Amino acid sequence: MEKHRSSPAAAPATRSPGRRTYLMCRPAYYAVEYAINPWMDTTAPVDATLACAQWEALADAYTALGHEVITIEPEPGLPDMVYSANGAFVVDGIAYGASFRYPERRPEADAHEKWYRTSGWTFAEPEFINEGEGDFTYLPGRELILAGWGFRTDARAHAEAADVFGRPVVSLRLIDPRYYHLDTALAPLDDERIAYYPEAFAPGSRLLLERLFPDAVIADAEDAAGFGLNFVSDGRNVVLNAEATGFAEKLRDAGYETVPVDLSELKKGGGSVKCCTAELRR
Ligand SMILES: NC(=[NH2+])NCCC[C@H](N)C(=O)O
Repeated sequence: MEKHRSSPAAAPATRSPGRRTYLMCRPAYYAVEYAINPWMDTTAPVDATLACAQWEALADAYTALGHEVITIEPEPGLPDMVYSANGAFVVDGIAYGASFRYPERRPEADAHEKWYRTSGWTFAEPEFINEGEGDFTYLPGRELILAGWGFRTDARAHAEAADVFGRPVVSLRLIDPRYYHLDTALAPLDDERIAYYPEAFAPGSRLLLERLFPDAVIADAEDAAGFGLNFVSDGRNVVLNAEATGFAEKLRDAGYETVPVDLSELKKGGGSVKCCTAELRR
């Protein structure tokens, strides 16, 4: 195990676990008013007060780890805006804007665009449908962008992202509707290493992941269903859905610290830790 971990001594200053900056959106108007993924059930009750308390605990977990949490103002009528990861994908100080698949979420893109533009980020307007960090992630140690398609993001947005960032983009096809965004099935553990749930990917994409990441932490069906893959790692500490206890153990065996957070109410919208967190990379 030890040989796979990035050695802090050999790491350049920008490497993990440095201080991260996360953009979050308070679930002030959170509800399950429509169903655009298999987790959403409009007939099941949602405890809005509890959702806010759970969200606060997530923000507190980040600050306790020394990270910076910035918030974007929630907007009435946008119940999914709490999933701030979907608003853009940010690398090298450039925010590549989102363009949502479903009309219910489209106005969120404008809210995020306004926020990024007024907060000093270079904003790249998208031509193709893409759901921001929901379907994109970045591994600084490999200088690779990983991108998902199959349910939400248009594969043409992967080429668009390569053009925006000047970085290689690895396209991965998602095949299980429960894992409709890349960040529900795969996440970076540190600058080089990832964890993922192989069954969420098409055979060619699985092969690709095996070739690129032979040292990955592999999740099983239970880990994925507990939203274990929807985690945020700073390279050492992995903040993850409390339900994913078995997966947390795998991560600890692989040498990471785990910080469980209960996000049961936000799971009803089909999201957890990562969905509620956009990483702003300067
Ligand atoms: N980054 C994420 N996976 N976000 C979850 C988004 C959940 C939202 N209800 C949707 O289906 O669009």
